[in-house]
Formats: sequence, structure tokens, C-alpha cells
Amino acid sequence: MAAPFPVIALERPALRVLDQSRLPHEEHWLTIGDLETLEEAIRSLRVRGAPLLGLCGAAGVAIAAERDPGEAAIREAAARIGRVRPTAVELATGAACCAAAVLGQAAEERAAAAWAFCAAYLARRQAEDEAIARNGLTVLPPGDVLTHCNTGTLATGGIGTALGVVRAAFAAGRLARCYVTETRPLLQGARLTTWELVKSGIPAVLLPDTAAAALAASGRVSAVVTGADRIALNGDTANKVGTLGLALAAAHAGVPFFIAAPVSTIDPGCADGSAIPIEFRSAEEVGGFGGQRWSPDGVDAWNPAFDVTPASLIAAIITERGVVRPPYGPGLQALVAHTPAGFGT
Ligand SMILES: CSC[C@H]1O[C@H](OP(=O)(O)O)[C@H](O)[C@@H]1O
Repeated sequence: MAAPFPVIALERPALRVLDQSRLPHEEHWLTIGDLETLEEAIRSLRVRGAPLLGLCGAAGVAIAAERDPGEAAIREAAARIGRVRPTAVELATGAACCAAAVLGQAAEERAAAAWAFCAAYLARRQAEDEAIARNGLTVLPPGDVLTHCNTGTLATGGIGTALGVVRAAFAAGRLARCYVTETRPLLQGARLTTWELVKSGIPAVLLPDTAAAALAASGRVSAVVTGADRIALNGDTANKVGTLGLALAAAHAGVPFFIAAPVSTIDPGCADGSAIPIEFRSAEEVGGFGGQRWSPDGVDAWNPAFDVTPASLIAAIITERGVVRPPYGPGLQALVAHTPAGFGT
């Protein structure tokens, strides 16, 4: 199934993306024809979400190959784009896989091959989301769900990962509403996930991040489901900052906490969560938003964009190729052993 609405378009020689930094009040599309513009769009989260960043990484190679299809230029472009947001493993792997795929072609064919790779990548993403949603229904208990950040169409180009599970559960009559944390400091939940749920006709209940533990303890939700940016081989998972707190609160409340993510989010290079690089962002993002400042100038901030939830707090990891339960090592190893890097299926 294609996405419920478009968020990205491959329009050779450019990539077009819905500028997520302007949502929900303005639907503005960006045309990206050079690496500098792509880097800025990724760094400022105009386009975001680990699975969709994989496509952006591949598109960076395609954009670079239009200008210079030489091997050195393509390799440099892949490495450069892959560094922009270090926690989301798929950004680098999508770029690297596209580069590897096209460097086997004659130089004059590489740009076209890269755009074809991107089209195939997007189609796989959409199919993976569908499979994740189906598999999610096999483990999700009936009842309302709490989710964090944005893991929908805006983050994958398909129906979403955790939000794809929510969409499927709602369609199956398994939940009446989805609770959404605002997800400070960039408000992906309050701005993006609520926007997606409203567009999909799914009742959304927004809550401050600070109310999440109380919600879990209140008995109003039967599960917490989030996405992931990088999953270590032991099941430790990096996701938007605040996820660890949700997992701790869910454990205390006896509510199952699930991760929903494509196999391409699993990083065989990370044995455990301590090996996952965590992106830190500016103090300005914490001291205000949208041009409004609420903290005095000169105040520093500790602003990790992600945190790591230990495998011990995760009830199951829902992927397009099945649901993995603890102990995660053997199951995750088996998944990555049979999947080309950068693709989840
Ligand atoms: C299915 S999206 C995965 C992941 O990406 C988001 O991070 P960001 O908004 O910084 O791109 C968030 O951690 C989602 O859970």
C-alpha cells in the first residue's frame, strides 16, 4: 500500500520533500537538487525519521551522481550525507548501499541507476511498513496505545512503523484512540503525529511528555509502541529522547513496551547500546521554539536527540520479518544474517 499521503517525491534530477519543520500549519514542499540543501534539510529536520532518512541517504548519492558520477565523488557524497545525523543508522546505510549498487555500473549510467535504487528503496519501505503493521497486530494487546515522537508516513514514506501498527489496530477495531506525547523539544508528536492521526481519522489525545508516566500508571493504555533509530544486536534500542523514560514508566505500570522498526534499523556493528552514537543538538532548541524564547540568553542545555532503552525493558521488537522476543541476540542476528544491509527485506 502506498502512503496515505505524499511526503517525498523522486523527480530526477531532484528530490522533493514535504518540509516537516513547517507542519502542521503549512504544507510547503522543498526541491532539493544539491548536497548542501539536502544536508541542511536533514540537519534541521525538514525531512526526518530513520527509515525515510535511508531514502534521503540514497537520494544524496543520486543527486551527487548527476553532477559527478566518478567513484571518488560518489563515495564522498555517501560518507558526507551519512554523517549528518549519526544515530539514525539508515541514513548512512542507505547512502552506502546506493553507492555500492551504482559503482558497479558504467559512469554514464550511475545517476539513472541511483534514482532507480531510490525508487526500489521507497517501494520496499512501503511494503515493510505493511508487514510491520501486520506483525504488530499479532502481539499488540487490545486497547489504547501510547506512542512517542513521529513514526508515521512522515518518518517512513509508507504507513509508518509504530504508527503503522496504530493505523492497523484502529482499522481492526482494536483501539479507540492513540495517546501521543508532545515530544519536546522539537514537538514531533504534537506537530506531526497528531497531524497524521487527524488526517487518518484516528482520535488523538496529546499529552505533555511529563504526563506520560502518570498516563501509563492510570490504566488508560494497554501498550506503549515506539519506533527506533538504531537497534543493537542485544536488543538495546536508540530512539527519540524520552523513550527510555516511557519504557521505565511502562515497566513500573506493568504495561508492555514495544519497538516497531524495519530490519534495516538493526546495526550488526553495535553489540549493545553503549556502542550507539547519540546525536546532541543545540541549546537553542531547548530554550525556545518557533522563534519564541523562554529561557534567558547564555543558558547552556543538555540536549541529546536520542536515548537508549535497554533490551530488558522491551517486550518485543516488531519487524517486517517477524516479531523478536527476548533473548534478542539470536533472533536479531538471524534477521541481519539474511538481509542485505540497508534493506529490511
Ligand atoms: C520510524 S521513525 C524512527 C525514529 O526517528 C525519529 O527521530 P527524528 O524525529 O529525530 O528523525 C524518532 O526517533 C522515531 O522514533
